[in-house]
Amino acid sequence: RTGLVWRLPGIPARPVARGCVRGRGDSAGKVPASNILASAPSDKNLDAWQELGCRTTHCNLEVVHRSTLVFLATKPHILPGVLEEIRPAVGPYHIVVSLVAGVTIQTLQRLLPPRTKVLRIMPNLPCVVQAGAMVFSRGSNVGDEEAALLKSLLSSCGLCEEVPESYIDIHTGLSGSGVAYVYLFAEALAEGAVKMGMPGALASRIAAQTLLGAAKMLLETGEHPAKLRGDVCTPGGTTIYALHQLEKGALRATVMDAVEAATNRACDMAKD
Ligand SMILES: NC(=O)C1=CN([C@@H]2O[C@H](COP(=O)(O)OP(=O)(O)OC[C@H]3O[C@@H](n4cnc5c(N)ncnc54)[C@H](O)[C@@H]3O)[C@@H](O)[C@H]2O)C=CC1
Ligand SMILES: O=C(O)[C@@H]1CCC=N1
Repeated sequence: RTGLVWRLPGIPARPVARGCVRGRGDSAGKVPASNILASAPSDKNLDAWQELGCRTTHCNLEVVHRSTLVFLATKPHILPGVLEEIRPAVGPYHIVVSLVAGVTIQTLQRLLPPRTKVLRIMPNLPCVVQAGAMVFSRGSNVGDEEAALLKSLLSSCGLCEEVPESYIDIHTGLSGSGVAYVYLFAEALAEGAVKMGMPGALASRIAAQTLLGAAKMLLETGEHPAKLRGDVCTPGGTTIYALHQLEKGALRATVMDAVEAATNRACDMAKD
């Protein structure tokens, strides 16, 4: 519906908004930018929203007054103060969507009026290129209609699945934060090539295309990664020599540890 308004600034909110906005060249989004109202305390954080064609304000309450759908995307420790500020303006017709890591639906429901419709999503940065991976969970006042609305809106940002809330922190460790691990891997791939004599810009482009192609094949073939990895390993060839080095460096265990650490951190943030 028109009059859709988003509250929120910040890097992760912008990708989600970008992925949803209609009529920006390659964008298949559903929301006219002029229907989005973003608020942040300083102009610095609003410039990018204005570039997207969205309206902006410094007043969180203005957004809530003029909106149906309200996205919360502050840092976790800021959120309780913002909820206290907007609480008097939140009614049963609002749909409040939090993408704040580590803050549970129970906490959001406790800090908002009793009948508030609350959903929690965990997006990731590639929403900006409409290749995001998102999960969401709904609070007790949310019906199928609101869940379907959110899913339909976000589907232009990439994969979007409804999951039990206990998966949201795991998704944060796997994918919300996981994007950063992949960038680190891309950087390391390119640096290896630079070490061997390839120019950096070319190495970076090839590293990115290698990740993209590998991910596309995983999704399109539905094969287990171990099967595709095996397909690349010519007996006695180059790949198995490289994999041996990666196993000696405990890449697999290290990545598992990383997912575990980020998931645990998301759980702990709920207690901060
Ligand atoms: N960075 C990422 O890839 C992802 C981040 N998240 C979540 O998104 C949230 C924001 O993270 P980042 O964007 O990385 O941080 P950020 O610092 O870039 O964004 C936070 C935004 O909150 C705004 N803000 C501060 N005080 C405010 C207030 N009183 N009222 C309204 N807005 C206020 C700031 O202006 C800033 O634009 C966090 O809760 C994080 O857990 C979730 C998924 C992915
Ligand atoms: O680092 C963080 O806490 C946020 C949540 C997922 C990605 N960035």
